[in-house]
Amino acid sequence: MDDDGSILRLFRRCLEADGHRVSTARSAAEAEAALGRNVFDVCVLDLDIGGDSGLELLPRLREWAPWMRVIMATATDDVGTALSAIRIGAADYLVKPCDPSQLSHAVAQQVEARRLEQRVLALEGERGRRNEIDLSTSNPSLSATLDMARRVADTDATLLVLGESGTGKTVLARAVHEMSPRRNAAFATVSCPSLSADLLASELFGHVRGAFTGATDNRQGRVQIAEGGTLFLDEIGDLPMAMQPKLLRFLQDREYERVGDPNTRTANVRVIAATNQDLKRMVAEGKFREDLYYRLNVVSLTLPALRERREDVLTLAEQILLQLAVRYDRPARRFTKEAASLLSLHPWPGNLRELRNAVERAVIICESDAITPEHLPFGRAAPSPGQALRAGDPVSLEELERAHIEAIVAGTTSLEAAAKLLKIDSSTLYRKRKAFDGVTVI
Ligand SMILES: Nc1ncnc2c1ncn2[C@@H]1O[C@H](COP(=O)(O)OP(=O)(O)OP(=O)(O)O)[C@@H](O)[C@H]1O
Repeated sequence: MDDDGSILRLFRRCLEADGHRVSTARSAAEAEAALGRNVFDVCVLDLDIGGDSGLELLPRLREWAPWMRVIMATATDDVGTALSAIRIGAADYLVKPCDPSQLSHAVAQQVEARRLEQRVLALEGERGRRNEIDLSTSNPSLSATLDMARRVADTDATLLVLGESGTGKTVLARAVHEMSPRRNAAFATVSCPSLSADLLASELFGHVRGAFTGATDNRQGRVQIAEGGTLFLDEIGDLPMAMQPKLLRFLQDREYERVGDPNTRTANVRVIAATNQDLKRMVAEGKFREDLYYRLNVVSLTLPALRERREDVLTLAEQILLQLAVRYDRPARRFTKEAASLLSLHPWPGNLRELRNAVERAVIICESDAITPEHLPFGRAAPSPGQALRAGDPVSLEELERAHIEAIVAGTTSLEAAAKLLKIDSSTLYRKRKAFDGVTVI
């Protein structure tokens, strides 16, 4: 942003030569219009833009695009002004005239800082993600699914991951992202059941200040956080009907508007959706748009229930045991024959989540190197599954809550039904369950 056309041309040439996409503005009004049209990572802002003062404009820029890093350009080496700019939110300053290498360097630094910020956001969301999760399997059908996942990972094809709750849909979606050329950008999750249609639109696409009560600032949506990366739409079967046309348009054209902002934006994201519901049936029942279903279902990856891949149960249990024993610094290193046989026979209605929880509990309570049936929730000395944990048992409130929630989820057909029964909203239920997995959903 500068009112001097020759400076704008010079800066543009220099930055484009470095591979950046550049827009220029000669006034505050032009800047505001440009910010409405595009998402910018960095702004080089002149101290004096015609009638507008760069210093006065800076707080407004911070409001319009809080994520944007602003480099103040000053004509004099005036430390006081530079300090004022930094105090009100500039990330750096340049003294003009500057040579192209100084400009290149300053912008590259801010682009890198922005990339790191995005990465931190992504990693926060992935905290608890088990890097060490091994996707190998001896099950032929899962093996074929994983082969397909590897083949499509480096394309931008929309993926639909299907499978019962706890079969590892989120883990597979992240693995596809990690195998894709988008791995250095964010993997952003949107949990579809967690919000009303209105709030979901803001969560996905962002909003501008004043768009609705409580919208006190401009907020970037998950689509923007995922720019260059992957957008994961979890529990897509719970996407409110009112949101379905908006998502359809986004999938078709990668175009969207922030809530309260008439400007259309485009995004470069790969979309992966997941559900444990029968979308085809939902289409037949009129609960899910058919056109959206076909848009999402470009490639579908179906994960089998754990009971359908019994050949993997022991290997998985042993891997989880070793990881968690190290993490908790506990002595358990193996399962006795009896415990192994119990693990192999258990029906695992909660799939990998239940397996992980069972092994985690065993690792924590086992005092020796071998886990025996007594350490397993469905072992001899433990209460039978029908009784499970009861109020008054000598366990923590958290353990009781977790057991109760998982039992209710196992006995209901959808998360929504479980949430209704538990008298909490679906978003709380969704976040609690992900927190049990050690995953913080951003
Ligand atoms: N291959 C694996 N090895 C070990 N643990 C796994 C594996 N895959 C998934 N898990 C664990 O199982 C739990 C459930 O995984 P995930 O959240 O991916 O399932 P999901 O199908 O997305 O569940 P939901 O439908 O309830 O959201 C997590 O704790 C995850 O770490």
